[in-house]
Amino acid sequence: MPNDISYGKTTLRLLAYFKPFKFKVLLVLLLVLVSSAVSVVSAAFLRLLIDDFIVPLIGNQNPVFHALLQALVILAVIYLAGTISTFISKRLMITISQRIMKHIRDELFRRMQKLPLRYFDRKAHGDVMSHYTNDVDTLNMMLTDSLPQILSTVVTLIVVLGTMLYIDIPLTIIVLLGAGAMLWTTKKIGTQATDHFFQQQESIGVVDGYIEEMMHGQKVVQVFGREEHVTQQFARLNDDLFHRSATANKYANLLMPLNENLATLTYVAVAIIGGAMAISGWDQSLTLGSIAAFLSLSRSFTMPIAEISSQVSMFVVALAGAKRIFTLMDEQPEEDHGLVTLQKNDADHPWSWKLEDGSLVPLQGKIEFKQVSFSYDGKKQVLIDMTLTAQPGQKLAFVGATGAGKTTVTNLLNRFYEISDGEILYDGISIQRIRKADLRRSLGIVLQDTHLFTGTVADNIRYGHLEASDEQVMQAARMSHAANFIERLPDGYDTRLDGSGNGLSQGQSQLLAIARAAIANPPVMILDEATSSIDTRTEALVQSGMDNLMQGRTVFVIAHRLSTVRNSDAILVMEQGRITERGDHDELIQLKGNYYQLYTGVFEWQ
Ligand SMILES: Nc1ncnc2c1ncn2[C@@H]1O[C@H](COP(=O)(O)OP(=O)(O)OP(=O)(O)O)[C@@H](O)[C@H]1O
Repeated sequence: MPNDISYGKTTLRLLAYFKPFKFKVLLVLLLVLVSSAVSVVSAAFLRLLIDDFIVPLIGNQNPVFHALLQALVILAVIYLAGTISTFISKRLMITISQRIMKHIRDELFRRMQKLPLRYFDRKAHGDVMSHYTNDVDTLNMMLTDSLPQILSTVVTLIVVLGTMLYIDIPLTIIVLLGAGAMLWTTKKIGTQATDHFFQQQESIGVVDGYIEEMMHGQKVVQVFGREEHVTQQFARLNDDLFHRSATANKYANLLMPLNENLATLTYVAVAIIGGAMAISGWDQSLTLGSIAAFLSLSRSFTMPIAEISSQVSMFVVALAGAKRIFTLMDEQPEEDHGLVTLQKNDADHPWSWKLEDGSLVPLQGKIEFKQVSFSYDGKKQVLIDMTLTAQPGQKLAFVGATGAGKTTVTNLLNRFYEISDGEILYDGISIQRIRKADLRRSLGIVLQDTHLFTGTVADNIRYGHLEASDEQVMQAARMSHAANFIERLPDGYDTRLDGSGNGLSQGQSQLLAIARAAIANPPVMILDEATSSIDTRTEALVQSGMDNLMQGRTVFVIAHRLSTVRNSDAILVMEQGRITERGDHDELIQLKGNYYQLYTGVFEWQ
């Protein structure tokens, strides 16, 4: 069992979510009190019923049942009041807990959107997902089932204990001894169960992660004919989960019958000892009615303990889940101290920067890197002392071997990661001073991984500019050469795409991604050319779409096609985090260095 969970703190934080429902919670408490009181009152009434109504009737030649009937009706009304209170309090608790779960999921997602990419680098996606599924689920169960039950148990125990003490102290001590034995058993077996429940949660995470990974890689699995292999691997993980949850539930299920038996033993002990005390005359106040009432009370005292004992483990596991959820919520969000914002103007000068002092500077699109160094993990330097300038409207092509640092350059420009040394300037303004959302709005990106979202084709294009009109959407599609294929789709712009954009070819997805970037109309573009080969006709279309997109903008392109490279104003050859050669195509050919070798060797840089 992880010891680092501060249960007290986590519980307090969880309780804070009840604040908006304080009146409802008060009502629940009141209703719980009523149902607990009903069990006590009905037990006391039992005593009255036996001692004052039933016993006097025994042996009576002409019994009159009228008063007895009246008493029975009152008892029925008391029971009904208890049942209705329990019903309403459960309904209320379900509504409250469902609202709290929704609130937690919303908050979790909102905070996740603010996390830096760095967070997702070190966390498996399945792991993050499990916060929304496993952890929220166990918490849900705890809030809906366990918490109300524990609440009502505590209230019942206090009320019942008071009444038992009032009726008879020696018999109360016997019941307390029985309850003590039950608590001891719960602690012993419960600790074992909790350990196994933790392991079960871990296994669920592993199985979920595996399913997610295999679904993602289904194509690769089939291409390599590894279906049997992954099925076996899954069976092993699933087997592990089965054993862990079977053991956990075995312990948890053992608790309930054990405690029920202890409760029955206590009941029998109270009956025998109480009877003996009454018959021997040792305790004059013990009437037949008060023994019956006491027996009923002892049941009301021990049964809830037996019932909640099997839930103690779930409770602890849910608290651990809550702790994990809170840890994710407390992750340091992306920092942003930028005060310079972006402002949209008229058609001639569409953008300008609004500086800290409120003055406006027209956006030009000049980008400078000054002695920039960077490392993802603080150990391995990925970029070293990098200096470059892109004048407004210039196209810069980055080429170089895989892992040279080309994508990293664009990641830094976007401020997906912060640089450790040097400075990046946008129109002479350090990008640290620019508000992140505005910086990113001014940079259009077309990545290799096009990632289309669930929705219509038009929705996906409009993702770049949510307020765009239908005409603007179509214009962007025409400009990027996507219009042709879209118009041939069964529902045209209204054709629905599923989450991964399946149903479209790679080339078509790329054309849509270009249209999506085009509609945003940003002054600076970052393009990561696709390396995957598409048919030559589509490739020509994609290329032409890209060319249209590049018109009149400053462009950083991670180039894999010779035509792109040749059309660039400057080519930067990267090698292990450094720019080793720079110039235009002819200059670099003359240099007879790396570029020359790449050019004369292959025409595509991977
Ligand atoms: N998120 C990350 N966390 C840690 N290291 C990373 C991360 N992303 C990239 N790297 C490392 O940084 C180096 C540069 O990667 P980068 O993606 O910039 O190369 P690249 O030139 O774009 O390669 P490719 O052409 O294959 O896309 C590589 O050694 C890579 O292992």
